[in-house]
Amino acid sequence: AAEWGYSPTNGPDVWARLFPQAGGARQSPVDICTSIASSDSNLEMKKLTFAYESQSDLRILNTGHGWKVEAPQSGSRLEGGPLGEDIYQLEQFHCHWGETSAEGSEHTVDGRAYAGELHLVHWNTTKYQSFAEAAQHPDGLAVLGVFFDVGNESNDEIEKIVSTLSEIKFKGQFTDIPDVIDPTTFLPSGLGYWTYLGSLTTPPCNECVIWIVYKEPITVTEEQLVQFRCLSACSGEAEEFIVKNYRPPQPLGNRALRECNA
Ligand SMILES: NS(=O)(=O)c1c(F)cccc1F
Ligand SMILES: [Zn+2]
Repeated sequence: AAEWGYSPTNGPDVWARLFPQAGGARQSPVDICTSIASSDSNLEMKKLTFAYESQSDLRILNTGHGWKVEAPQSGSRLEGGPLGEDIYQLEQFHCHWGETSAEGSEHTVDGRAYAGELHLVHWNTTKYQSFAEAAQHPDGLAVLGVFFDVGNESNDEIEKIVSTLSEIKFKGQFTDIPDVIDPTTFLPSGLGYWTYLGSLTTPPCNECVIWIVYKEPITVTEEQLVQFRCLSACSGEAEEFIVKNYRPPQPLGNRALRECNA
């Protein structure tokens, strides 16, 4: 079967042919139109709380669509905010980027794209027994999105990822990150966010994600993004660099977009 990707022949515009859910009514990402975001008081009451462990020797792999750090953290908890009474557990984190830093994020804010976007993927351990099962339900996953701005300070936590990329140049390769990674350090200092009901942004685009997108970006350097773009989408000698792996915004339709200024 033709492998999905981000080129004109296998990219977001044709995903729905192979993955019907990609044409659904609660797809992600979306353009966050700040003027229609409603500040929902009961989000303020139920503060979004997270607790992560620091872990070393996390496995990072080249998925062919980017890098992914497997971080199954039974000790982690994400709860509150839009997540009702359920507890969500960190499963993995990964990132999306573009050919230049003028693009790269999946969500956009009033039409503005950021240079990239980090996704911390969690699943509902209160209701479901596995990540795979959770991904089949409308409240199965919670993904924290963090925008990347390009600046002069390199991001030390992202540098721990960048320093392993030469070992996973090709699709299918993986290695352990020797450094201790604390996912909390990926989060911005300002904890205001937007939230809405959406989907995975890659095939099969399951409509199972409660999205929480932080308003404040974190800073990475151009050099760090350049390193992301050196990953190869192929497993062999042929070099096809992963220079872009973001899905463009999808229609919000009649979904509520709520905001919380934590
Ligand atoms: N991009 S995303 O965060 O929606 C996402 C997931 F949550 C899970 C798997 C793949 C994937 F791409
Ligand atoms: Zn993602």
